[in-house]
Amino acid sequence: MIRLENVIKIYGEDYEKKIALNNICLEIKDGEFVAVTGPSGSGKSTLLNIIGCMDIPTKGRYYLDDTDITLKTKSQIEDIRKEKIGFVFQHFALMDYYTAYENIELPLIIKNIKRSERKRLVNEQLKLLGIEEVKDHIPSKMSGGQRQRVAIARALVSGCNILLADEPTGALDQATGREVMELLKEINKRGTTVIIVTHDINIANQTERIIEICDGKIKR
Ligand SMILES: Nc1ncnc2c1ncn2[C@@H]1O[C@H](COP(=O)(O)OP(=O)(O)OP(=O)(O)O)[C@@H](O)[C@H]1O
Repeated sequence: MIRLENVIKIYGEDYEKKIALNNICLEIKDGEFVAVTGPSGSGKSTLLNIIGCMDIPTKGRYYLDDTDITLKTKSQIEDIRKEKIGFVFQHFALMDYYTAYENIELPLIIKNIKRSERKRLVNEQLKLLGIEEVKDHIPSKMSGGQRQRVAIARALVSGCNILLADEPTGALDQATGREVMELLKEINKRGTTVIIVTHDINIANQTERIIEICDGKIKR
């Protein structure tokens, strides 16, 4: 469960001060599929970064599964993030010279998982996401949809229960974007909480709940 209580995020100081989030109160239950929408600069990415433990509020509380993240040290927050949260980005953020298999394996190497277990987990993701045939390809030899699938597999391989995706269909054509949304729906049905940021109302409408932000405040 994700709970934000009166979260304020301010960037910069004095006359350069920018209030990116202005008193956000929000609850997202386990297993929800949510879209965060709003105009450019409204605070969507800032909100996603706080939910994803990439950043902390300037004021207010953020509870993740009843843990008050705002009371934790940087390294404790990093551990929580690695355990619970997976990220997917608009431009995939894959390693150019690594194969699909190696890209997906990377978070497991960082976590010191032994080779045989890594193999099992990576193969499981390759199968679940339907990308076994590109496992030995580098990203430049894959389609956009395949790259995004690899990125999703990499985000999920460590067993996170929250998937955060910043404009996951933004770099894809409409048909491939639809496929990726179907995939995210499937992942959500398997029990993962999925939160996406999108400008595209057609994409947002495919989720269960839309959170609209404007000027750092929740509109609905
Ligand atoms: N690191 C930063 N330093 C200073 N200001 C920032 C920083 N990051 C974001 N901002 C400002 O905070 C506000 C919210 O930014 P944010 O990136 O969260 O919006 P967004 O809704 O995700 O925008 P977009 O849709 O264009 O990505 C904007 O005014 C932005 O300029």
